Amino acid sequence: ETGYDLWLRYQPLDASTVQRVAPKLRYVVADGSRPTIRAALDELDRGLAGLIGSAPAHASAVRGEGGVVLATAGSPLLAGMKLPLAALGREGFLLRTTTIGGAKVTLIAANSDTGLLYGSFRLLKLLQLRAPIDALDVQDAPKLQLRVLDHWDNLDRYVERGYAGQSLWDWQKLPGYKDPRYTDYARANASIGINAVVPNNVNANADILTAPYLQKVKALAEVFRPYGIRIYLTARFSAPIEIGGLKTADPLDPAVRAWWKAKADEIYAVIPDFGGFLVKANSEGQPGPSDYKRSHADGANMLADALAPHGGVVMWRAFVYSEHNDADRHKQANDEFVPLDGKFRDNVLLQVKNGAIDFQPREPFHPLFGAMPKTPLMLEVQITKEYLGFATHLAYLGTMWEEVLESDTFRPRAGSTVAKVLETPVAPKALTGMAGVANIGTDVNWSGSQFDQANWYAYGRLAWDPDAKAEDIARDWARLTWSPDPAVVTPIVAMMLESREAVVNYMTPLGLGHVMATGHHYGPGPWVSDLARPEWNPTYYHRADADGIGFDRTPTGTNALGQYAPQVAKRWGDLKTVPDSLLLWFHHVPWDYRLRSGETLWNSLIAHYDTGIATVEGMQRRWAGLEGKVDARRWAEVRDFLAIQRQEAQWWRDASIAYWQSLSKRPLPAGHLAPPRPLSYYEAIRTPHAPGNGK
Ligand SMILES: CO[C@H]1[C@H](O)[C@@H](O)[C@H](O)O[C@@H]1C(=O)O
Repeated sequence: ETGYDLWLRYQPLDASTVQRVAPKLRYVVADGSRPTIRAALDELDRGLAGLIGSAPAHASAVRGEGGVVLATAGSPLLAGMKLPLAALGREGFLLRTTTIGGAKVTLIAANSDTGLLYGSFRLLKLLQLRAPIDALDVQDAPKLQLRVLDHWDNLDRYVERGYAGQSLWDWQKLPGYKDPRYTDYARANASIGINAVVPNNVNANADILTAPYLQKVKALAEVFRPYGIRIYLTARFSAPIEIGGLKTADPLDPAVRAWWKAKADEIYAVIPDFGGFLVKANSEGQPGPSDYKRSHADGANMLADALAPHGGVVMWRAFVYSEHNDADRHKQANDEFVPLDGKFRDNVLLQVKNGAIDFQPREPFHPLFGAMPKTPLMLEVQITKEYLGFATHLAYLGTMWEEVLESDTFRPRAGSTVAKVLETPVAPKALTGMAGVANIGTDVNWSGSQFDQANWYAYGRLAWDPDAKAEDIARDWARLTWSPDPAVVTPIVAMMLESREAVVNYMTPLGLGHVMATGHHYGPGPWVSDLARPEWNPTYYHRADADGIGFDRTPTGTNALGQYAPQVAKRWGDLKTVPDSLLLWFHHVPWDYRLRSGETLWNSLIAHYDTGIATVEGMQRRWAGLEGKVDARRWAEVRDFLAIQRQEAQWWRDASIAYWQSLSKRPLPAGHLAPPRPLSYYEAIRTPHAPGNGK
């Protein structure tokens, strides 16, 4: 077992389960001449062969008991049946035990072939979970329209912030060779409802938009299409100059506008169902409309106008910050975008990270959510763990994303959680969506570690249903991926649920953020770095000195809090009500400040680091108890990674404490055993074994 099959392992069911389900899965009625239905049939064949030991027969009509029937609205197979298909939308499905032509069958019905594919994956999942299938009545539909996986893959196959090998996309062999792995990738995505893929980096290379590359992209689109997945590309804003020979990329220049229109026409001639563009502009050195003193709306709308005749969309990222702005970096996105609310074309979505800084182990939700009622906002989360220990540290992100999705923006009213903001279209036909930055590469296990597969899985599940529960998702994943045995599932789910808080505790307790070493962001580095830009220095974020620690974002400081709804600003702005977990994010307090528990900040800080390590040790113990209960190869890999994590949690604690202590001059609380090595040691070693994945 290498983990290649992800959660689609289709391991043989036990004999009594096979006896129970096999008679209901003898044959499939479906029109296999349609590519997406063909994909569904292939999956049912593969899945049932694995689960019950034999692939079903293929039939064109119901012929007695034991059929699985795939039918879209209007099919004669559904004649006379009253089905609530209208409520399912384009991609939803219904999975129901019913009678057709006098025979009891399992019906999968939908308004589109993609819905049938999703329903087929659901049936296979229920079988994998050993759920009863004799009285099925499932109805499901995604709550968001665009469920996107963003790859930060460069064309030379280097993956920015990727910890799972090289990019999957072998541009050199495309379009001639379509690696079968692309199909497995599409299957995995479809099984969790992902319907959009951006294969290339937001730090973009304009070459992807040239004719030879479009042929390669077309080849990928052909693999993805049957799986209900559309391809999008990042658009480098300066492409008209770089590959178009123009002198400017000014979005209001007629020649530039004509160039993008022609480019869009060219793309659609090659890829008729092309999805559109994703753009990072005027951020971290990327070109953009501000280069020409134009607004983000001017830039986004120009591209939107080029795509609109073809039905394409623009996903314009709100992750902007520049060295020319002295404001708190926390405030920059709202400062730039809120005034533009209502100024974007209908086919533009604004893609907003979960927090205002950058994918930290814990951040408060981004203040843009709820602040732009006329603009479709997508949530962007980072599946790859740039700031949470790359692929070696076990951190299940489902709980982190759930925390953000459940946050109440109070806009327009109490109960308007981030999930609700995402799910509620800003106008009747407005777009909705979510994006995740992929953690996938050429590693045999796809994600660099067994447990990071869970983050890909959880992302898909939450993009389908932002109100889903992280614990339910973890349980499903553990059962599908490891074993249905509760003696395995219970400890694995427990590990997953405690894992993210462990990382917060040993890296960024009490609302600290961005104290990772600069560049690669792997290990600790709260001290001054050599990077020129202030906001690339961890000291910018923690503001620790002899007197205290934390970033004052209240009205006495930068008042970033003023960008939230008054209810949120009040709660987080008041030391009496701000949760400890966000204390130092919003407040600068003295080292001897008393938390509500009565403990001093200093002592509590130390305790959080210790708790983080203790949790990792607990995870090691739980894992040790699973030896022999899961396959040996994957078990050993996880054991070794946990050992690395344990060691590095201590490294984080000791380096952090050494640095804070050099400022606070406070003694370690009684009972804290190992005193850290001196700060100079940690500064000198930096990050000894982090891959070179900096800027
Ligand atoms: C793609 O660039 C990334 C950059 O590597 C990363 O450190 C930061 O998280 O965010 C940037 C972004 O989201 O654009």
